[in-house]
Amino acid sequence: MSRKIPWIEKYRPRKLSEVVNQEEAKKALLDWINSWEKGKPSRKAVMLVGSPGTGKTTLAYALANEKGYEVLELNASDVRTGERIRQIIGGSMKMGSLFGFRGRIILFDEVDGLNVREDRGGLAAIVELIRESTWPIIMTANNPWDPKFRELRDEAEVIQLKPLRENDILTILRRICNNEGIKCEEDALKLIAEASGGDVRAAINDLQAAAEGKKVLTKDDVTVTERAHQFDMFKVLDKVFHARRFDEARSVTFLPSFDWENYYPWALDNIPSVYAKSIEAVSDAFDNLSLSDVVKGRITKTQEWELMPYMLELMTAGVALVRNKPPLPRFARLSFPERIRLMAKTKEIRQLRDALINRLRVELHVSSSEVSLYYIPLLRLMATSDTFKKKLLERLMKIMGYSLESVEKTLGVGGVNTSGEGEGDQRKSPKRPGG
Ligand SMILES: Nc1ncnc2c1ncn2[C@@H]1O[C@H](COP(=O)(O)OP(=O)(O)OP(=O)(O)O)[C@@H](O)[C@H]1O
Repeated sequence: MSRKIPWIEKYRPRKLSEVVNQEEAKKALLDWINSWEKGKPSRKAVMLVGSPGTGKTTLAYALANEKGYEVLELNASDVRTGERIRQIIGGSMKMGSLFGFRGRIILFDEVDGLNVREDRGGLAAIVELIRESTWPIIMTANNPWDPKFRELRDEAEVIQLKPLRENDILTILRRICNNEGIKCEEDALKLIAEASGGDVRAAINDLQAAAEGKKVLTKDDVTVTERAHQFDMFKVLDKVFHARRFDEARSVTFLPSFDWENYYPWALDNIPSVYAKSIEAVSDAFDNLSLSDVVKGRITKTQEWELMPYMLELMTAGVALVRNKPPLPRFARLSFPERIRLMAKTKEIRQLRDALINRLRVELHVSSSEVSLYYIPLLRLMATSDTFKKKLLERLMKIMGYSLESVEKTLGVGGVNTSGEGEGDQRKSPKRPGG
Protein backbone atom coordinates (compact mmCIF):
# COMPACT_ATOMS: atom_id res chain seq x y z
CA MET A 1 0.00 0.00 0.00
CA SER A 2 1.29 3.41 -0.81
CA ARG A 3 2.12 5.78 1.99
CA LYS A 4 -0.45 8.40 2.66
CA ILE A 5 0.59 11.66 1.15
CA PRO A 6 -0.94 14.71 2.74
CA TRP A 7 -3.20 16.20 0.13
CA ILE A 8 -1.95 19.66 0.91
CA GLU A 9 1.38 18.49 -0.50
CA LYS A 10 -0.03 16.32 -3.25
CA TYR A 11 -2.12 19.18 -4.54
CA ARG A 12 0.22 22.04 -3.84
CA PRO A 13 0.25 24.15 -6.99
CA ARG A 14 3.54 23.83 -8.88
CA LYS A 15 2.82 26.64 -11.25
CA LEU A 16 1.68 30.18 -10.65
CA SER A 17 -1.33 29.61 -12.85
CA GLU A 18 -2.53 26.91 -10.46
CA VAL A 19 -2.51 29.25 -7.48
CA VAL A 20 -6.09 30.34 -7.13
CA ASN A 21 -7.22 33.94 -6.90
CA GLN A 22 -4.01 35.71 -6.02
CA GLU A 23 -3.65 37.49 -9.33
CA GLU A 24 -2.35 40.79 -7.99
CA ALA A 25 0.21 39.08 -5.83
CA LYS A 26 1.35 36.95 -8.75
CA LYS A 27 1.77 39.97 -10.95
CA ALA A 28 3.71 41.86 -8.31
CA LEU A 29 5.97 38.84 -7.77
CA LEU A 30 6.62 38.41 -11.47
CA ASP A 31 7.37 42.12 -11.93
CA TRP A 32 9.79 41.91 -9.07
CA ILE A 33 11.64 38.81 -10.29
CA ASN A 34 11.76 40.26 -13.80
CA SER A 35 13.42 43.35 -12.42
CA TRP A 36 16.08 41.05 -10.91
CA GLU A 37 16.55 39.32 -14.20
CA LYS A 38 17.06 42.61 -15.94
CA GLY A 39 19.83 43.25 -13.44
CA LYS A 40 18.01 46.07 -11.71
CA PRO A 41 16.05 44.69 -8.78
CA SER A 42 13.23 47.04 -7.82
CA ARG A 43 13.71 45.79 -4.25
CA LYS A 44 16.07 43.11 -3.01
CA ALA A 45 13.30 41.35 -1.15
CA VAL A 46 9.57 40.91 -1.12
CA MET A 47 7.42 40.11 1.86
CA LEU A 48 4.35 38.02 1.12
CA VAL A 49 1.79 38.85 3.72
CA GLY A 50 -1.47 37.02 4.32
CA SER A 51 -3.40 34.86 6.73
CA PRO A 52 -2.49 31.19 7.12
CA GLY A 53 -3.13 28.87 4.23
CA THR A 54 -3.61 31.53 1.59
CA GLY A 55 -0.68 30.35 -0.50
CA LYS A 56 2.33 32.39 0.56
CA THR A 57 4.82 29.54 0.64
CA THR A 58 3.15 27.97 -2.36
CA LEU A 59 3.55 31.17 -4.38
CA ALA A 60 7.24 31.37 -3.54
CA TYR A 61 7.88 27.81 -4.69
CA ALA A 62 5.68 28.11 -7.76
CA LEU A 63 7.56 31.22 -8.83
CA ALA A 64 10.91 29.52 -8.34
CA ASN A 65 9.76 26.41 -10.15
CA GLU A 66 8.36 28.28 -13.07
CA LYS A 67 11.32 30.56 -13.48
CA GLY A 68 13.94 27.89 -12.87
CA TYR A 69 15.33 28.96 -9.52
CA GLU A 70 16.53 26.76 -6.72
CA VAL A 71 14.91 27.60 -3.38
CA LEU A 72 17.12 27.93 -0.39
CA GLU A 73 15.00 27.97 2.69
CA LEU A 74 16.08 29.70 5.86
CA ASN A 75 14.54 29.45 9.29
CA ALA A 76 14.81 30.96 12.72
CA SER A 77 17.63 28.71 13.87
CA ASP A 78 19.72 29.68 10.87
CA VAL A 79 19.32 33.22 12.01
CA ARG A 80 20.18 32.33 15.57
CA THR A 81 23.50 30.81 14.69
CA GLY A 82 24.14 33.19 11.86
CA GLU A 83 26.34 30.53 10.31
CA ARG A 84 24.19 29.68 7.33
CA ILE A 85 23.40 33.28 6.68
CA ARG A 86 27.07 34.06 6.44
CA GLN A 87 27.50 31.13 4.08
CA ILE A 88 24.75 32.46 1.91
CA ILE A 89 25.95 36.02 1.88
CA GLY A 90 29.48 34.91 1.28
CA GLY A 91 28.45 31.93 -0.86
CA SER A 92 29.54 31.82 -4.42
CA MET A 93 27.19 32.86 -7.17
CA LYS A 94 28.26 29.95 -9.32
CA MET A 95 26.61 27.30 -7.18
CA GLY A 96 23.19 27.80 -8.64
CA SER A 97 24.07 27.17 -12.21
CA LEU A 98 25.69 23.81 -11.35
CA PHE A 99 22.40 21.97 -11.47
CA GLY A 100 20.91 23.84 -14.32
CA PHE A 101 19.17 26.41 -12.17
CA ARG A 102 19.08 29.97 -13.28
CA GLY A 103 19.95 31.04 -9.75
CA ARG A 104 18.63 30.91 -6.27
CA ILE A 105 15.77 32.38 -4.41
CA ILE A 106 16.22 32.65 -0.69
CA LEU A 107 12.99 31.90 1.14
CA PHE A 108 12.47 33.00 4.69
CA ASP A 109 9.20 31.48 5.77
CA GLU A 110 7.24 33.14 8.56
CA VAL A 111 9.66 35.86 9.50
CA ASP A 112 7.12 37.24 11.90
CA GLY A 113 7.49 34.02 13.89
CA LEU A 114 10.96 35.08 14.90
CA ASN A 115 11.15 35.53 18.61
CA VAL A 116 12.83 38.85 18.62
CA ARG A 117 14.03 38.61 22.18
CA GLU A 118 15.40 35.11 21.82
CA ASP A 119 16.84 35.72 18.42
CA ARG A 120 18.37 38.97 19.39
CA GLY A 121 20.18 40.32 16.44
CA GLY A 122 18.24 37.94 14.24
CA LEU A 123 16.24 40.65 12.57
CA ALA A 124 19.35 42.72 12.07
CA ALA A 125 20.96 39.69 10.47
CA ILE A 126 18.10 39.32 8.02
CA VAL A 127 18.19 43.01 7.19
CA GLU A 128 21.89 42.65 6.56
CA LEU A 129 21.27 39.55 4.46
CA ILE A 130 18.84 41.49 2.33
CA ARG A 131 21.21 44.36 1.85
CA GLU A 132 24.15 42.18 0.95
CA SER A 133 22.43 39.40 -0.92
CA THR A 134 23.07 38.83 -4.56
CA TRP A 135 20.00 36.58 -4.67
CA PRO A 136 16.35 37.53 -4.63
CA ILE A 137 14.78 37.04 -1.22
CA ILE A 138 11.19 36.14 -0.46
CA MET A 139 9.88 36.41 3.07
CA THR A 140 6.46 35.28 4.22
CA ALA A 141 4.54 36.56 7.21
CA ASN A 142 1.06 36.32 8.70
CA ASN A 143 1.18 39.48 10.66
CA PRO A 144 4.28 41.63 10.35
CA TRP A 145 2.67 44.87 11.50
CA ASP A 146 4.37 44.97 14.85
CA PRO A 147 6.75 47.95 14.96
CA LYS A 148 9.66 45.61 15.67
CA PHE A 149 9.43 44.36 12.10
CA ARG A 150 9.47 47.82 10.69
CA GLU A 151 13.04 47.79 9.47
CA LEU A 152 12.43 44.49 7.79
CA ARG A 153 9.31 45.76 6.08
CA ASP A 154 11.13 48.82 4.91
CA GLU A 155 13.71 46.64 3.19
CA ALA A 156 11.10 44.75 1.25
CA GLU A 157 8.25 45.25 -1.13
CA VAL A 158 5.19 44.19 0.82
CA ILE A 159 2.83 42.05 -1.25
CA GLN A 160 -0.53 41.42 0.35
CA LEU A 161 -2.38 38.17 -0.32
CA LYS A 162 -6.10 37.96 -0.07
CA PRO A 163 -7.93 35.52 2.16
CA LEU A 164 -9.54 33.07 -0.22
CA ARG A 165 -13.26 33.24 -0.76
CA GLU A 166 -15.52 30.31 -0.25
CA ASN A 167 -15.94 29.91 -3.99
CA ASP A 168 -12.20 29.75 -4.58
CA ILE A 169 -11.90 27.10 -1.93
CA LEU A 170 -14.77 25.16 -3.45
CA THR A 171 -12.95 25.19 -6.78
CA ILE A 172 -9.84 23.75 -5.16
CA LEU A 173 -11.80 21.10 -3.28
CA ARG A 174 -13.74 20.02 -6.35
CA ARG A 175 -10.53 19.61 -8.30
CA ILE A 176 -9.14 17.34 -5.61
CA CYS A 177 -12.33 15.24 -5.50
CA ASN A 178 -12.18 14.77 -9.26
CA ASN A 179 -8.58 13.78 -9.11
CA GLU A 180 -9.14 11.30 -6.33
CA GLY A 181 -12.15 9.87 -8.12
CA ILE A 182 -14.45 10.65 -5.22
CA LYS A 183 -17.98 11.78 -5.82
CA CYS A 184 -18.22 14.72 -3.47
CA GLU A 185 -21.60 16.22 -2.76
CA GLU A 186 -21.66 19.96 -3.20
CA ASP A 187 -23.21 20.44 0.25
CA ALA A 188 -20.39 18.54 1.88
CA LEU A 189 -17.77 20.67 0.15
CA LYS A 190 -19.62 23.84 1.05
CA LEU A 191 -19.59 22.87 4.68
CA ILE A 192 -15.84 22.37 4.59
CA ALA A 193 -15.22 25.57 2.65
CA GLU A 194 -17.38 27.60 5.01
CA ALA A 195 -15.63 26.31 8.08
CA SER A 196 -12.18 26.98 6.68
CA GLY A 197 -12.49 30.73 7.05
CA GLY A 198 -10.35 31.29 3.96
CA ASP A 199 -7.61 28.89 5.00
CA VAL A 200 -7.02 26.49 2.11
CA ARG A 201 -4.72 24.28 4.12
CA ALA A 202 -7.42 23.73 6.74
CA ALA A 203 -10.01 23.02 4.05
CA ILE A 204 -7.85 20.48 2.24
CA ASN A 205 -6.96 18.76 5.50
CA ASP A 206 -10.62 18.55 6.47
CA LEU A 207 -11.47 17.15 3.06
CA GLN A 208 -8.79 14.50 3.29
CA ALA A 209 -9.93 13.50 6.78
CA ALA A 210 -13.51 13.14 5.62
CA ALA A 211 -13.12 11.76 2.13
CA GLU A 212 -9.97 9.70 1.78
CA GLY A 213 -10.69 6.10 0.84
CA LYS A 214 -14.35 6.80 0.09
CA LYS A 215 -16.17 6.61 -3.22
CA VAL A 216 -18.79 9.14 -2.22
CA LEU A 217 -18.60 12.03 0.21
CA THR A 218 -21.81 13.24 1.74
CA LYS A 219 -22.60 16.01 4.16
CA ASP A 220 -22.87 13.50 6.98
CA ASP A 221 -19.26 12.43 6.52
CA VAL A 222 -18.05 15.90 7.26
CA THR A 223 -17.19 16.96 10.74
CA VAL A 224 -15.49 20.26 10.73
CA THR A 225 -13.90 21.48 13.88
CA GLU A 226 -14.58 24.95 15.18
CA ARG A 227 -11.57 27.06 14.53
CA ALA A 228 -10.53 30.26 16.12
CA HIS A 229 -10.42 31.89 12.73
CA GLN A 230 -13.93 30.80 12.03
CA PHE A 231 -15.01 34.21 13.17
CA ASP A 232 -17.16 35.52 10.41
CA MET A 233 -17.75 39.19 9.88
CA PHE A 234 -20.98 39.13 11.91
CA LYS A 235 -19.10 37.89 14.94
CA VAL A 236 -16.25 40.33 14.41
CA LEU A 237 -18.61 43.30 14.24
CA ASP A 238 -20.67 42.06 17.14
CA LYS A 239 -17.56 41.89 19.23
CA VAL A 240 -16.45 45.36 18.20
CA PHE A 241 -19.81 46.99 18.83
CA HIS A 242 -20.13 45.37 22.24
CA ALA A 243 -16.56 46.10 23.31
CA ARG A 244 -16.17 48.34 26.33
CA ARG A 245 -12.42 48.46 26.37
CA PHE A 246 -9.82 49.36 23.77
CA ASP A 247 -8.07 45.99 23.89
CA GLU A 248 -11.32 44.14 23.60
CA ALA A 249 -12.22 45.89 20.36
CA ARG A 250 -8.75 45.72 18.95
CA SER A 251 -8.44 42.00 19.66
CA VAL A 252 -10.41 41.13 16.51
CA THR A 253 -7.55 42.46 14.43
CA PHE A 254 -5.35 39.67 15.75
CA LEU A 255 -7.62 36.97 14.37
CA PRO A 256 -5.75 35.27 11.56
CA SER A 257 -8.73 35.71 9.30
CA PHE A 258 -9.33 39.36 10.08
CA ASP A 259 -9.81 41.02 6.74
CA TRP A 260 -9.69 44.77 7.22
CA GLU A 261 -10.57 45.61 3.66
CA ASN A 262 -13.76 43.67 4.03
CA TYR A 263 -14.38 44.91 7.55
CA TYR A 264 -14.52 48.53 6.47
CA PRO A 265 -17.75 48.45 4.43
CA TRP A 266 -19.31 46.22 7.07
CA ALA A 267 -18.62 48.75 9.79
CA LEU A 268 -19.64 51.63 7.56
CA ASP A 269 -23.04 50.15 6.80
CA ASN A 270 -23.84 48.96 10.28
CA ILE A 271 -22.83 51.93 12.43
CA PRO A 272 -25.99 53.96 11.74
CA SER A 273 -28.36 51.14 12.57
CA VAL A 274 -26.51 49.75 15.57
CA TYR A 275 -25.95 53.16 17.15
CA ALA A 276 -29.25 54.55 15.87
CA LYS A 277 -30.25 55.79 19.32
CA SER A 278 -27.28 58.09 19.78
CA ILE A 279 -26.25 60.68 17.27
CA GLU A 280 -22.97 61.29 19.10
CA ALA A 281 -22.11 57.62 18.91
CA VAL A 282 -22.80 57.52 15.19
CA SER A 283 -20.79 60.68 14.68
CA ASP A 284 -17.76 59.48 16.66
CA ALA A 285 -17.76 56.08 15.05
CA PHE A 286 -17.91 57.59 11.56
CA ASP A 287 -15.22 60.12 12.45
CA ASN A 288 -12.85 57.41 13.57
CA LEU A 289 -13.66 55.15 10.68
CA SER A 290 -12.98 57.93 8.23
CA LEU A 291 -9.72 58.72 10.00
CA SER A 292 -8.73 55.10 9.55
CA ASP A 293 -9.41 55.55 5.86
CA VAL A 294 -7.15 58.59 5.79
CA VAL A 295 -4.40 56.53 7.40
CA LYS A 296 -5.02 53.79 4.88
CA GLY A 297 -4.68 56.28 2.04
CA ARG A 298 -1.40 57.39 3.46
CA ILE A 299 -0.13 53.83 3.75
CA THR A 300 -1.05 53.13 0.16
CA LYS A 301 0.62 56.27 -1.01
CA THR A 302 3.80 56.22 1.00
CA GLN A 303 4.09 52.55 1.93
CA GLU A 304 4.47 53.49 5.59
CA TRP A 305 3.22 50.12 6.77
CA GLU A 306 4.12 50.91 10.36
CA LEU A 307 0.97 53.04 10.40
CA MET A 308 -1.09 49.91 9.99
CA PRO A 309 -1.76 49.41 13.73
CA TYR A 310 -3.20 52.94 13.93
CA MET A 311 -5.48 52.20 11.03
CA LEU A 312 -6.65 48.96 12.61
CA GLU A 313 -7.18 50.55 16.01
CA LEU A 314 -9.16 53.42 14.57
CA MET A 315 -11.43 51.12 12.66
CA THR A 316 -12.10 48.82 15.61
CA ALA A 317 -11.56 50.57 18.95
CA GLY A 318 -12.50 53.84 17.26
CA VAL A 319 -15.87 52.36 16.43
CA ALA A 320 -16.34 50.75 19.84
CA LEU A 321 -15.36 53.61 22.12
CA VAL A 322 -17.76 56.39 21.35
CA ARG A 323 -19.60 59.06 23.31
CA ASN A 324 -23.06 58.21 24.61
CA LYS A 325 -22.85 54.65 23.46
CA PRO A 326 -26.43 53.39 23.49
CA PRO A 327 -27.23 50.11 25.22
CA LEU A 328 -27.12 47.38 22.62
CA PRO A 329 -29.20 44.23 22.48
CA ARG A 330 -27.31 41.04 23.23
CA PHE A 331 -27.07 40.33 19.52
CA ALA A 332 -27.05 43.48 17.48
CA ARG A 333 -28.91 43.21 14.20
CA LEU A 334 -26.28 43.44 11.54
CA SER A 335 -26.74 43.63 7.84
CA PHE A 336 -24.69 42.67 4.86
CA PRO A 337 -23.10 45.80 3.40
CA GLU A 338 -24.89 47.28 0.44
CA ARG A 339 -21.62 48.15 -1.22
CA ILE A 340 -20.42 44.56 -1.31
CA ARG A 341 -23.80 43.41 -2.54
CA LEU A 342 -23.71 46.01 -5.26
CA MET A 343 -20.14 45.21 -6.16
CA ALA A 344 -21.05 41.54 -6.54
CA LYS A 345 -24.00 42.48 -8.72
CA THR A 346 -21.96 44.75 -10.93
CA LYS A 347 -18.88 42.57 -10.97
CA GLU A 348 -19.29 41.37 -14.52
CA ILE A 349 -19.83 44.79 -15.97
CA ARG A 350 -16.95 46.23 -13.96
CA GLN A 351 -14.68 43.56 -15.36
CA LEU A 352 -15.77 44.36 -18.91
CA ARG A 353 -15.26 48.03 -18.26
CA ASP A 354 -11.82 47.49 -16.77
CA ALA A 355 -10.78 45.44 -19.76
CA LEU A 356 -11.98 48.16 -22.11
CA ILE A 357 -10.23 50.87 -20.12
CA ASN A 358 -7.07 48.85 -20.10
CA ARG A 359 -7.19 48.35 -23.83
CA LEU A 360 -7.80 52.02 -24.51
CA ARG A 361 -5.11 53.01 -22.05
CA VAL A 362 -2.55 51.04 -24.00
CA GLU A 363 -3.78 52.14 -27.42
CA LEU A 364 -4.06 55.80 -26.53
CA HIS A 365 -1.01 56.04 -24.29
CA VAL A 366 -2.91 57.73 -21.51
CA SER A 367 -3.62 56.78 -17.93
CA SER A 368 -6.58 54.65 -16.86
CA SER A 369 -8.11 57.55 -15.02
CA GLU A 370 -7.92 59.71 -18.13
CA VAL A 371 -9.62 56.98 -20.10
CA SER A 372 -12.46 56.73 -17.62
CA LEU A 373 -12.71 60.48 -17.15
CA TYR A 374 -12.59 61.64 -20.76
CA TYR A 375 -12.77 58.80 -23.24
CA ILE A 376 -15.48 56.61 -21.77
CA PRO A 377 -17.96 59.51 -21.55
CA LEU A 378 -17.04 60.39 -25.12
CA LEU A 379 -17.69 56.84 -26.27
CA ARG A 380 -20.95 56.86 -24.38
CA LEU A 381 -21.96 60.02 -26.18
CA MET A 382 -20.98 58.53 -29.50
CA ALA A 383 -22.97 55.43 -28.70
CA THR A 384 -26.09 57.51 -28.41
CA SER A 385 -25.46 59.45 -31.57
CA ASP A 386 -27.10 58.25 -34.74
CA THR A 387 -24.03 59.11 -36.71
CA PHE A 388 -21.53 57.06 -34.75
CA LYS A 389 -23.29 54.40 -32.81
CA LYS A 390 -23.42 51.61 -35.35
CA LYS A 391 -19.79 51.78 -36.31
CA LEU A 392 -18.64 52.33 -32.74
CA LEU A 393 -20.59 49.46 -31.26
CA GLU A 394 -19.56 47.09 -33.99
CA ARG A 395 -15.93 48.01 -33.63
CA LEU A 396 -16.01 47.59 -29.88
CA MET A 397 -17.69 44.21 -30.28
CA LYS A 398 -14.98 43.16 -32.67
CA ILE A 399 -12.01 44.53 -30.78
CA MET A 400 -13.10 43.45 -27.32
CA GLY A 401 -14.95 40.28 -28.32
CA TYR A 402 -18.02 41.45 -26.40
CA SER A 403 -21.63 40.81 -27.29
CA LEU A 404 -23.75 43.78 -28.25
CA GLU A 405 -25.42 43.62 -24.87
CA SER A 406 -22.08 43.66 -23.09
CA VAL A 407 -20.86 46.64 -25.06
CA GLU A 408 -24.01 48.52 -24.21
CA LYS A 409 -23.77 47.59 -20.58
CA THR A 410 -20.13 48.57 -20.45
CA LEU A 411 -20.86 52.00 -21.83
CA GLY A 412 -24.04 52.34 -19.83
CA VAL A 413 -26.27 52.77 -22.84
CA GLY A 414 -29.23 50.55 -23.56
CA GLY A 415 -31.50 49.44 -26.32
CA VAL A 416 -29.29 50.63 -29.11
CA ASN A 417 -30.18 49.20 -32.46
CA THR A 418 -27.19 48.19 -34.50
CA SER A 419 -29.06 46.46 -37.22
CA GLY A 420 -27.93 49.35 -39.29
CA GLU A 421 -30.76 50.07 -41.70
CA GLY A 422 -31.01 53.76 -42.40
CA GLU A 423 -28.71 54.59 -39.54
CA GLY A 424 -25.32 56.04 -38.97
CA ASP A 425 -24.93 57.82 -42.25
CA GLN A 426 -21.21 57.39 -42.63
CA ARG A 427 -20.91 60.15 -45.19
CA LYS A 428 -21.64 62.65 -42.51
CA SER A 429 -18.99 61.31 -40.18
CA PRO A 430 -16.33 63.85 -39.54
CA LYS A 431 -12.90 62.53 -40.37
CA ARG A 432 -10.89 61.78 -37.28
CA PRO A 433 -7.15 61.98 -37.49
CA GLY A 434 -5.61 58.54 -37.19
CA GLY A 435 -8.96 56.73 -37.58
N1 LIG B 1 -4.31 30.22 -3.56
C1 LIG B 1 -4.20 28.88 -3.51
N2 LIG B 1 -4.49 28.12 -4.58
C2 LIG B 1 -4.39 26.78 -4.53
N3 LIG B 1 -3.98 26.11 -3.44
C3 LIG B 1 -3.68 26.81 -2.35
C4 LIG B 1 -3.77 28.23 -2.33
N4 LIG B 1 -3.40 28.67 -1.12
C5 LIG B 1 -3.10 27.58 -0.42
N5 LIG B 1 -3.25 26.46 -1.14
C6 LIG B 1 -3.07 25.08 -0.65
O1 LIG B 1 -2.96 25.16 0.77
C7 LIG B 1 -1.74 24.61 1.22
C8 LIG B 1 -1.11 25.58 2.19
O2 LIG B 1 -0.67 26.72 1.52
P1 LIG B 1 0.67 27.51 1.90
O3 LIG B 1 1.60 26.61 2.65
O4 LIG B 1 1.17 28.18 0.72
O5 LIG B 1 0.04 28.55 2.89
P2 LIG B 1 0.74 29.76 3.59
O6 LIG B 1 0.00 30.97 3.15
O7 LIG B 1 2.20 29.72 3.40
O8 LIG B 1 0.31 29.45 5.06
P3 LIG B 1 1.12 29.59 6.43
O9 LIG B 1 1.21 31.05 6.71
O10 LIG B 1 0.24 28.88 7.41
O11 LIG B 1 2.42 28.92 6.19
C9 LIG B 1 -0.90 24.38 -0.02
O12 LIG B 1 -0.28 23.16 0.05
C10 LIG B 1 -1.85 24.39 -1.16
O13 LIG B 1 -2.21 23.08 -1.46
